[in-house]
Amino acid sequence: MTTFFPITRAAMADLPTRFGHFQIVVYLDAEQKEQIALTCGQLHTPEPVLTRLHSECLTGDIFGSHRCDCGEQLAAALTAIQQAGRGVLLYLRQEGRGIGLVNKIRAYALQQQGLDTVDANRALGLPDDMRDYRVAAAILTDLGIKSVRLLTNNPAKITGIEQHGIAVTERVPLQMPANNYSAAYLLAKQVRMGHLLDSRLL
Ligand SMILES: Nc1nc2c(ncn2[C@@H]2O[C@H](COP(=O)(O)OP(=O)(O)OP(=O)(O)O)[C@@H](O)[C@H]2O)c(=O)[nH]1
Ligand SMILES: [Zn+2]
Repeated sequence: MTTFFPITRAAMADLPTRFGHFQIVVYLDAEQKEQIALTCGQLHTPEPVLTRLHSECLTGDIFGSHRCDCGEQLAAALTAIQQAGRGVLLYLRQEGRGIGLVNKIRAYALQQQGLDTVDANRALGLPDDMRDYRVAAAILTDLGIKSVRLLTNNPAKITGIEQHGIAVTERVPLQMPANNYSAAYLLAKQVRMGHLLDSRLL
């Protein structure tokens, strides 16, 4: 059963991009946050849909930060969806694993002093990860999607979306090679948060 979570489909248009042609659908959630779906191809047919749940990361997605893999994952996911000719990317407003930009940058400052990504959140009195995937499940349901092939390395995303009624038929890995700035962060995600990362790329 899909959990009921109120969303409103607010606007929709074609969106040609450097990755290819998408449709953009903007939803408003219960807090009036703008949640975004980029869709490609026919989604109502029964085959599982190639899907990316992308958590907002201003620093990685917009500024090309090397501290994390988000910007590269965003580009790789949009490319994979275009190559498949059918899929969806949800751009979820969950900056900083849900703690917001101010707290994420405070956590970065603590990481500069040697804490890892988990301990930095805890030092700020915050949970390791504040995200839930109710809004994602509600949007997928609105788009007619019941089952997905999920582009992720994060097992919590799989259980998170399944809890709210969306079947995950396959995990499609989305791992970017580490760089000098992101290596410790990615290792902490593997060791402390259980992310399914191939150690050869760390
Ligand atoms: N609190 C906190 N959030 C971070 C940090 N680095 C990146 N983020 C946020 O983490 C989110 C990305 O989550 P990740 O855990 O890196 O990856 P994921 O999206 O859960 O998993 P994948 O699907 O495998 O990419 C984005 O919202 C980023 O803004 C950090 O050091 N601290
Ligand atoms: Zn990031």
